[in-house]
Amino acid sequence: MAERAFQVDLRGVVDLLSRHLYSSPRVYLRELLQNAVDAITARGDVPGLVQITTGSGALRVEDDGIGLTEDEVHRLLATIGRSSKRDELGFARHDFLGQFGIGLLSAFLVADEIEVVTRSARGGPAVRWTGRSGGNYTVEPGERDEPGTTVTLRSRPGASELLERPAVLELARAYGSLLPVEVTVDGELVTSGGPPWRAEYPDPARRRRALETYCASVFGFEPFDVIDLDVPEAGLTGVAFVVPESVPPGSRRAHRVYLKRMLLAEGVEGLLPEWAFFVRCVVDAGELRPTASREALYEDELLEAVRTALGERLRGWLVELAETEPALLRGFLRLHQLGVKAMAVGDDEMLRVVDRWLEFETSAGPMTLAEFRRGHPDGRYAASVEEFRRLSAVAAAQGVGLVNAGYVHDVEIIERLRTLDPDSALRPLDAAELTTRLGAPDAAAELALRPFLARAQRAVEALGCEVVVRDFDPASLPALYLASRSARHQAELEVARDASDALWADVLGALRGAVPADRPQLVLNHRNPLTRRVTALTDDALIELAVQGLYAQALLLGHHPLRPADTAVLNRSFLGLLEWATKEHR
Ligand SMILES: Nc1ncnc2c1ncn2[C@@H]1O[C@H](COP(=O)(O)OP(=O)(O)OP(=O)(O)O)[C@@H](O)[C@H]1O
Repeated sequence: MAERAFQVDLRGVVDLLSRHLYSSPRVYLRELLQNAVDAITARGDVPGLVQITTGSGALRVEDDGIGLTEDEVHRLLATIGRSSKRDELGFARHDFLGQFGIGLLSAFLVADEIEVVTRSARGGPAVRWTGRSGGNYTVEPGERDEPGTTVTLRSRPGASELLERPAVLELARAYGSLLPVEVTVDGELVTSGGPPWRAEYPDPARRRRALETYCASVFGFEPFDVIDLDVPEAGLTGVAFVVPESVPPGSRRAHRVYLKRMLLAEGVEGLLPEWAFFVRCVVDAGELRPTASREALYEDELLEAVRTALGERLRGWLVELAETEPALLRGFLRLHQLGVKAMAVGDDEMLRVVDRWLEFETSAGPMTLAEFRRGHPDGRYAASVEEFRRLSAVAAAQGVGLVNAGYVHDVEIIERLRTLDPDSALRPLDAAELTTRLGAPDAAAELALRPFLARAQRAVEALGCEVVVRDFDPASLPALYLASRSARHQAELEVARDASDALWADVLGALRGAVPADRPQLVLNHRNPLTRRVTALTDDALIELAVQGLYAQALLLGHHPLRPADTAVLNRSFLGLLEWATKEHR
């Protein structure tokens, strides 16, 4: 049986590349540039010049690189998947940008015909190779005096714009501006002498200014700070620019990545750990690998190591900032606290930064957790913003320090702080426990209050709460509604039951019985002048209205959920009191 060779349908392959590998035909120029730079690298002993010329529907890319002999032309240009840039074992050779042996095909995305005139620096005559997208090629003698290669593309119908000067200039600048060889488009230089973070500057201040300007030109913002990056094992250098405004965590943070000084893409993901959303980076890496489309980084162990190293670097920057420029750190934390908090949840060092530098809202004013814990060894935290608002004044007046831990990650952070500092741990506040701290009125007053208390209790009995009278600060607060954790849970169940259908109502009803009933309390403040007047009332009907009014107001003030019965009481007491107030005008 005769062995047969595979046939390749070139049109099919080009179609595959254009539709499924490359995101845009614009990559053609990158591939040509890359080949020219590799040829110069292979030749070695020339300064290297790539001249791109546009005009009359054609594009020429000329390099003074190594060139090809006729034999190489057959072997390399006309064989898809063959590359001179791999060693005998097929590994990509380190100095070259290309490795796959398919790049030249991308020229068929914009041209039906590729012409290559080349002369090898190793000797032999010049050769002209013409390849057509239909799958045929011709080789004939070419004219060329110096070693090097000229690739000419004639535009394919509909693709002419991509071969014209404005597009070519833009593409050459985008992909090639950092390349280590000179690149010109119609005589105009597009290379800028390498990465700006590696350039020489007269002093650090000027370097900093240059990098800030660079950031503004590529990302469109003035950075909050500039962080140098260096990961030797990946041959990576670059800069991270700290974004000067807060960014929602989890938002896509794309970085500008160069591989061997050729732009890989402007929107590369996966370079940094998830949490590092407060920076945008520009990096150049010699050792990281591209995917075959050269539009993303290949996910391998090295990339993983780079991510870890860059994460470390950013963390180190933060810790250093804390030690050397606390004012700047505070500014940073105000902008990016969500991200920093997210880091602190999984990282002790970040936890310390948060503890020492991030200000929390507390009953004693804004301060850091470390400061708060020093002043309040028996401090508590409120797990929701509402609870904090509701209770911070009362708690503070009773000498209980309260921290607002109602935002994302706060509770986790405070709980984790226990592991750092078990002696001064903050505990969650249980509102019911607060009543025990509120002072009772003196014995005589208490005795005098008994008849009132009995009536007041009747007024709210149906609402399931217990009335107590206490004497506490702030005096401006007439009444306080305190629900213990379990009582709060009950209330939520009830709201859910009222809003659900019969089956669920039964289930929730059964659940209700399973939880110990710990009645919420309506605490009337004897120190408040209005409340004191209410306790002195004698008219039964008026007492009922007034106590229900205080009950409803305490619920509203504390942002407690209102059940239908509560809403009814709110309406009834308000209208009833209004009635009383306007009685004389009847
Ligand atoms: N300007 C050039 N000068 C010298 N040789 C070239 C030039 N352009 C292409 N070649 C030769 O043609 C081969 C195939 O090029 P092609 O662009 O298809 O693949 P590659 O550069 O090897 O890999 P990749 O697919 O990753 O770009 C190259 O390996 C190189 O030997």
